[in-house]
Amino acid sequence: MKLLAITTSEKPSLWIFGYGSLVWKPDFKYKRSKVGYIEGYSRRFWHGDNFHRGDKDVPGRVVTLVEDQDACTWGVAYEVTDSQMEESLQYLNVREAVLGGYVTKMVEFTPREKYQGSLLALVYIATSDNPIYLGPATPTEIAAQITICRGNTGHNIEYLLRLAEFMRLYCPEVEDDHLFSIEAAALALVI
Ligand SMILES: N[C@@H](CCC(=O)N[C@@H](CS)C(=O)NCC(=O)O)C(=O)O
Repeated sequence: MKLLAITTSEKPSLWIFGYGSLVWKPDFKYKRSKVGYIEGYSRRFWHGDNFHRGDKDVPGRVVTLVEDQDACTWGVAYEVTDSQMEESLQYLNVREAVLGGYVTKMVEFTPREKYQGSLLALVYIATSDNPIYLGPATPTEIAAQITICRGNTGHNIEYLLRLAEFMRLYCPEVEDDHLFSIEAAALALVI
């Protein structure tokens, strides 16, 4: 069987999609980034965090993705090439998988500039079978938990406010009732 060798001038690269702390703090080197979305998932503050924004006694709440065929989640896709690929994957494996309980999946990412075409991206998702998965709660309950938690990386409320700030700045046209209702409830508790 003849194998068609497809050679391009493009170097091998990998796209990594962030939708939580990765949108405001990737902390790995990348070639370029694009704001856009993935379809079929909602972003929810349903995952526990006993390292970065909480501890073993009082876990914080961070975001994960839950399947929802009618939804889409906005974030940032980062392109890593050459040595950046190994470096970013090694770093994220510790930050996301080992310390965060996330697993990886490939999803289709659509840039805001749709003419650029969609692309496959790696995403870190925490599933409900994860031991520190917390699951659904009301915005008030989630906010109350977030306002009292802090971990090795900082206060849980910083995580919430920076994600809300990213969405306002970079995706002002996007409605995210879950995120902004939790933000409003948390601010009402601390101000
Ligand atoms: N996988 C999501 C969520 C990532 C996330 O928030 N992970 C936590 C690990 S539990 C983290 O990196 N936290 C760092 C921080 O809170 O600054 C993303 O793509 O942004």
